[in-house]
Amino acid sequence: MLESTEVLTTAQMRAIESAAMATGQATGLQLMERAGRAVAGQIRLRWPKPRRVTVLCGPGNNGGDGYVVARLLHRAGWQVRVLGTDNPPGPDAAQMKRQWQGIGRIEPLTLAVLQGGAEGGVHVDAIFGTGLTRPPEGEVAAILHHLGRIKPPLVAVDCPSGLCMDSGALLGHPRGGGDLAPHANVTVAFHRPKPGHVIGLGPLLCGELVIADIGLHDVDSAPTARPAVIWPPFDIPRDQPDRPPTNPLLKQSPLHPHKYSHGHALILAGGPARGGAARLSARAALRIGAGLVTLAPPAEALPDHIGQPDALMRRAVDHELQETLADTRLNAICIGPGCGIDRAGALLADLLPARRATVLDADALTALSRDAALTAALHDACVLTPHMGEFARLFPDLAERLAATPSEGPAYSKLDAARDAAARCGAVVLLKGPDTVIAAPDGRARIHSAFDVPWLATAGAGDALAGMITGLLARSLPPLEAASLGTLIHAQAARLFGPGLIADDLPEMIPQVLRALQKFQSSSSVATALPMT
Ligand SMILES: NC(=O)C1=CN([C@@H]2O[C@H](COP(=O)(O)OP(=O)(O)OC[C@H]3O[C@@H](n4cnc5c(N)ncnc54)[C@H](OP(=O)(O)O)[C@@H]3O)[C@@H](O)[C@H]2O)[C@@H](O)CC1
Ligand SMILES: Nc1ncnc2c1ncn2[C@@H]1O[C@H](COP(=O)(O)OP(=O)(O)O)[C@@H](O)[C@H]1O
Ligand SMILES: [K+]
Repeated sequence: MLESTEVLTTAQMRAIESAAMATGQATGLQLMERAGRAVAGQIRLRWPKPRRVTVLCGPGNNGGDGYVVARLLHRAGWQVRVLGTDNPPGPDAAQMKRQWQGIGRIEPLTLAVLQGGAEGGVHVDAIFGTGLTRPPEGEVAAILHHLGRIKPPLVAVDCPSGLCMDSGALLGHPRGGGDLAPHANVTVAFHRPKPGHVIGLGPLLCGELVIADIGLHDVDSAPTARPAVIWPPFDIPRDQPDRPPTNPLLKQSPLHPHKYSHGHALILAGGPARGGAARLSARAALRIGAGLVTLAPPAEALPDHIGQPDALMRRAVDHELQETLADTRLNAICIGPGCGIDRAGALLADLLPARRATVLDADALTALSRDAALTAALHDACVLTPHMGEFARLFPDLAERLAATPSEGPAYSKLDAARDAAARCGAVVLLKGPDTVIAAPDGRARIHSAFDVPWLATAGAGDALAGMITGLLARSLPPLEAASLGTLIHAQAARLFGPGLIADDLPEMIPQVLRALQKFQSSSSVATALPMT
């Protein structure tokens, strides 16, 4: 279970470790002993009966953790084989290595030696951790390739070796190409998840992620630059079954709440026979709690939208929006789903100067990418929701950096790309995928992991998400919060529905998700304290 929700870069983690050591909270040796003990403990939890284990130790402190694991498993009756490098390690790892050498021998860390030993048993990957700076090569690369091929039960110390913990990229491999890398059954990381555990290939290669407490909590206040926050899947915590329902969607407005105090969302739709996407957005905005939702196609497409839901209002909007926007109660706009690129461009020219809270999706993003003046008119109440293809059209240089084969660590990450894009355009950027990253222009960022719901990748799911975020903006949530909560509710709706989901099901699942959200104490508890199941 993930209890911590801040995601720290490796540099931030090192700063915290250094502060702990400098202030005398813990020595490096103590931290290493705790790290090794956490890994050995997780191994014994999974394999309670002692068996054979091969511990692969690298040249740095990750290897030092490995020597601790070897010692503790030996003490617990396991049959331990250790392979290690000759390089002189740092003082803490050297001390742990010596302690192991008092117990058993260290064989060379080569593929021939590994293959020459008895087959089977658990393997512990303690070759490289946060100190990985360049692609593994030579014997280590051969060993990693071998582990990827034979797929033994594998426990990774801090991360599977070769994975860049800042980006989730495999150094030296084309992005996304992780088929031959070792896949851990479980990864035991320390203190906090790192971006590479939750984005890119990380979730695929890490297996189950366990974050072990190594006693660094007291120095959390060490100066670090804006850690990102992870929004994992949520469940009702078993130890807090009946928290009062105070989530922001259930809060009544003061004194005399009425539909206008829950906002009025405008969903701009496209021409004839293209209305399905916008209707999905509108339905999602209604279900998530916007007080009123108006669907606005051009007059010629208005007849397409008769029928359910009756709660949805319709009005024609042709080429200009100024008259419509004169109604200041329209406080959240969705533009893009099924809109048509030319229509989206024309409407954005009116819409953006009005500085209303606005979700820009699909065709609106393509229109933006074709018109620099529109991009320049973006503002901090805008939420852009690109998938990677749309992102590449909007920010080609950032997408190119993100797609390049990483040759050194820390590699450029999806988190970096979303942050850079948000800073550049001055709006919230939500970069979609199983690892959705949401960034604000000021550097705040959220990662939402939905690797467990691949069936969410279905036509129209993005339109429903745009509608949910628009509905939350109508409810006056700030853009980053609306984007984050919308993403969370969207994935949870898919999770509750299960495989077989089509986009039309997403709005219908919202009430069930909202009922579960009632159990959480406040919006901030939703943001920062959700356990990963
Ligand atoms: N700090 C702490 O308090 C705690 C840290 N802990 C543990 O320490 C880990 C971080 O340790 P670390 O910084 O020593 O880095 P690590 O990942 O062992 O590798 C560095 C070594 O590998 C080398 N190297 C790198 N890439 C290479 C390549 N491609 N091919 C070959 N060599 C390569 C690099 O050499 P260099 O780049 O200097 O030439 C250096 O020698 C962390 O993940 C956690 O497990 C825990 O004990 C908790 C307390
Ligand atoms: N493999 C995946 N696992 C979980 N969610 C995914 C995956 N791929 C995409 N998604 C999510 O599915 C939705 C798809 O949106 P989008 O690409 O805009 O589709 P569409 O344009 O068909 O509506 C996004 O919310 C995205 O984050
Ligand atoms: K490792």
